[in-house]
Amino acid sequence: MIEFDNVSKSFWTGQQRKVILDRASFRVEMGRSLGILAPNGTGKTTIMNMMAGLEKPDEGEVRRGARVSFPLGFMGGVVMKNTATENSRYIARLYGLDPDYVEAFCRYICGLEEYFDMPIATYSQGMRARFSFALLLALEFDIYLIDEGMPSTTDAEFNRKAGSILRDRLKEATVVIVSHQPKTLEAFARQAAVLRDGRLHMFDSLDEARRLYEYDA
Ligand SMILES: Nc1ncnc2c1ncn2[C@@H]1O[C@H](COP(=O)(O)OP(=O)(O)OP(=O)(O)O)[C@@H](O)[C@H]1O
Repeated sequence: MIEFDNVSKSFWTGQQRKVILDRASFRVEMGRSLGILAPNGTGKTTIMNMMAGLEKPDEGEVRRGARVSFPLGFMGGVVMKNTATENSRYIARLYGLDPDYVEAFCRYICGLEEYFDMPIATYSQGMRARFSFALLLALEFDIYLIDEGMPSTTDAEFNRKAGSILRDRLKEATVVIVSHQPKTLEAFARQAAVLRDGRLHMFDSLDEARRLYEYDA
């Protein structure tokens, strides 16, 4: 599970205080995938980063009782001057996994051909998204954090391969997915929430959350 206990987070922009969460408490239970609806710019990425432990709350506590992934698309753990081969093998070791397996898995999923042995810095945005997604799938997590659905790659072959592995994985894992569009959450959410005025309003179904979200809009 992931538990937010009285969590507050805000940013000072130089002119105003931008409140993301104001003493928010909620839990993500194992087996109950959560979809969070929030308009753009209201704090979806910040909440994901706090779930992953990449950002700290100003006050309160975030507790994790499971293996929580980094947010899908996060590139912070990747060294840009190194190749995908080097990065995948290094990250495999950090997670205590077989480097040969993680490298072979990523190589197959990414379809980057000779670029797999070139520095990540030479990749396009789409190629980076493919590599980051492949890494996420190569590692084993109990809870997967997904920002705005599947990464936007135009590579149909990649989407087919990665999508089918992700769907299989998600049958067993729990997902937290954030989006400004209710439709993106449909395939995953067993419960849903709306981020509004620094609070996360939890609902048992996406339909209920959608009603509040669309009423607000
Ligand atoms: N380090 C920071 N310093 C100041 N303001 C920040 C910082 N990080 C985020 N913000 C602001 O906090 C708000 C929420 O940011 P966040 O990226 O979490 O939103 P989001 O809902 O994921 O946005 P989007 O949907 O556009 O990606 C934005 O107004 C953003 O400018």
